[in-house]
Amino acid sequence: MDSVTLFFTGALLAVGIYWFLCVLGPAERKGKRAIDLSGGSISAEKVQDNYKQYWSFFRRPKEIETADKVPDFVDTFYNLVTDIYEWGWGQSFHFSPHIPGKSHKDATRLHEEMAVDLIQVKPGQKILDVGCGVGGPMRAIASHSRANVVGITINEYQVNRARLHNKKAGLDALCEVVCGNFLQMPFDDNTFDGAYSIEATCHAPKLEEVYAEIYRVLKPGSMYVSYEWVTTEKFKAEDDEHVEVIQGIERGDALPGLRAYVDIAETAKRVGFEIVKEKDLAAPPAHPWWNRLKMGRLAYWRNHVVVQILSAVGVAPKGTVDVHDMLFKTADYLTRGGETGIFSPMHMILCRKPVTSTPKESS
Ligand SMILES: C=C(CC[C@@H](C)[C@H]1CC[C@H]2C3=CC[C@H]4[C@H](C)[C@@H](O)CC[C@]4(C)[C@H]3CC[C@]12C)C(C)C
Ligand SMILES: C[S@@+](CC[C@H](N)C(=O)[O-])C[C@H]1O[C@@H](n2cnc3c(N)ncnc32)[C@H](O)[C@@H]1O
Repeated sequence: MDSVTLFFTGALLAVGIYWFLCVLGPAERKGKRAIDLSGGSISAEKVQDNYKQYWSFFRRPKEIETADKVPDFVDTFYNLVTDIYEWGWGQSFHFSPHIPGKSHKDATRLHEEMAVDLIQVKPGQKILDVGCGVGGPMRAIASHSRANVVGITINEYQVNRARLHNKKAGLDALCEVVCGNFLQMPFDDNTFDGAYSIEATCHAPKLEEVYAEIYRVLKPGSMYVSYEWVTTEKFKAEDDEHVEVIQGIERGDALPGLRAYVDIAETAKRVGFEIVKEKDLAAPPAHPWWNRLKMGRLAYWRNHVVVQILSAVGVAPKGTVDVHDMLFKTADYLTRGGETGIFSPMHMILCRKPVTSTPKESS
């Protein structure tokens, strides 16, 4: 090859790599930059070990069922995935039904605003975001309702990210973030005028425990809405493919065990709530929530190459490739869960704490 051909081949290759890594952009343009991917509060050299530790929980399923170990296991998971989620998805860590003609961003915001509209809060009232992530929903809800939102998350890294985003958005006067366990919240009884949880209580080892805590901190007469992850009536425990998909979702999303949709209202009633409304927001005529995951496949494959390069040159911590690979596979299980209709991430339940009554005895 003469030097001119060599020069042009090299230049073409360089432009190709630049286009692939930089111009094509992340799956979600507003996310974090790839070069900033970290292991959350875990130091770079410990990311790989923590990933192995995370997987080892699934080799000992009994431990996942041990309630007191679950918050630590969930905390490790969010140290590993938070940056990748922000980079490739955005600041709201949940799904929403596809809305024809609307962007993912708008569909996400509308799904969040629906939650606060359902609990009917007034400007200036104080509401609780149970499992707030880095605060995407909290900011949308505070802007829409002008209520004061207090978010709680088990993951300290997320607390710092959420506070940073709140400040940047000029919403830090309305949004507060607390690091803590939603199974034992650091709030007095009867504190909040409303509460919501978006795809977060699925991490609780026993749903009853988190619902009882939410019930305790709500003022009598106020409302709570939750978007729950559930198996639907289409799930058949004797179908091997169904079981494979559900276990794939549990492993890739730090879940101690997915619940059946029928258990949600039963649990809410058991802790003392009145059920105002219950609806699977994923059911037709809603458009598929998993469209976004499916459409992103090419970008995720590209992300995988980016992560491999960054990890090889020491910019991203070792172990990031494993975590990304796990998420890549999880996206496929989630899509299959949606397509078969055996899984919903948005089984909505709207409850009220009665004006006069005491919590029911837990069984
Ligand atoms: C409610 C929960 C999280 C739900 C979703 C926000 C996340 C579930 C699976 C995640 C992702 C899968 C594939 C990733 C992709 C390979 C990567 O390149 C970019 C990020 C992903 C798209 C990532 C983004 C967040 C999810 C969609 C659970 C945990 C209860
Ligand atoms: C999938 S994220 C959803 C975050 C947020 N609701 C959103 O939609 O962007 C689940 C959240 O629940 C939080 N979480 C899980 N278990 C928790 C626990 N025991 N106590 C407090 N937060 C918890 C996680 O830290 C994370 O912030």
